[in-house]
Amino acid sequence: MKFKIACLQMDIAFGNPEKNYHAASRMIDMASSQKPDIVVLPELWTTGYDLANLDGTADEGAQEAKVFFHEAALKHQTHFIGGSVANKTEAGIENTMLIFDKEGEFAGKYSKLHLFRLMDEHLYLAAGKDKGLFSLDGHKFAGLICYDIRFPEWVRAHALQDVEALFIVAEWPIQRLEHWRALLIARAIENQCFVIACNRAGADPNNTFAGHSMVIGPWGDVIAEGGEGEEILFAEIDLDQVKEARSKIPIFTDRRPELY
Ligand SMILES: O=C(O)CCC(=O)C(=O)O
Repeated sequence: MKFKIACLQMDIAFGNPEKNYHAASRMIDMASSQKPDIVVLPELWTTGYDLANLDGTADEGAQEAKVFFHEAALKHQTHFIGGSVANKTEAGIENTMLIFDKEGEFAGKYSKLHLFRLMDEHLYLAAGKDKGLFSLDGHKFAGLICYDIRFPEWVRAHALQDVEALFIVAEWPIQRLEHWRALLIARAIENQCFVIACNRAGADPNNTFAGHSMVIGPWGDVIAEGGEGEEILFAEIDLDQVKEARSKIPIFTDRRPELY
């Protein structure tokens, strides 16, 4: 099965959800002219990394974002991997990805599991406990958020559940662009699956972000890659390539988990 993907490599206004909702709506309208099957947004796209003010700007139960994606999915008949939003829960503020299918139905959520100390996430955010697995059109996928790609054992746990594509949303800083590219390509090769990674563009008071959203095939081939600025990255993926790669080099059969 083929899917046409649109990654919204947004610039994000710092601590300004209203402005970011307008910007996202405008980009979704633009992307829709190409009739994508799946639209992907970046990490914390409503607030950016304005962590110190999340008490005032976080979305209670992610309700506003849920309504937004429900309506956008119905309007454009497109699946949404809704980046992530600051989600006020009983456990604290989580960094939560929402997935909506093209009928406007809630299809899953994932709250970031590994908090990134270098950007003070552990001081302001609560770590999630979700698995992040979901299905769209009968295919199994997983959601990951930014720093998660440094944990190959977490990604492998998804691959062992027959996931065919990993959707990664991020606010990855420019100074580690080469880590971003290398880690994404490695995760695709070692798990023999597609990697669809949507990063933000632009800067906030503390960081400049890398852009370079990427769509990578199960052989590690870079199908599409963005530049540094705001843009919409389009790519088509063919999930049949996952079966081909896994049957040609059967690493899932050849693993020796009893020894490691
Ligand atoms: O791991 C990195 O270098 C960047 C991670 C990051 O920016 C994040 O998780 O928000």
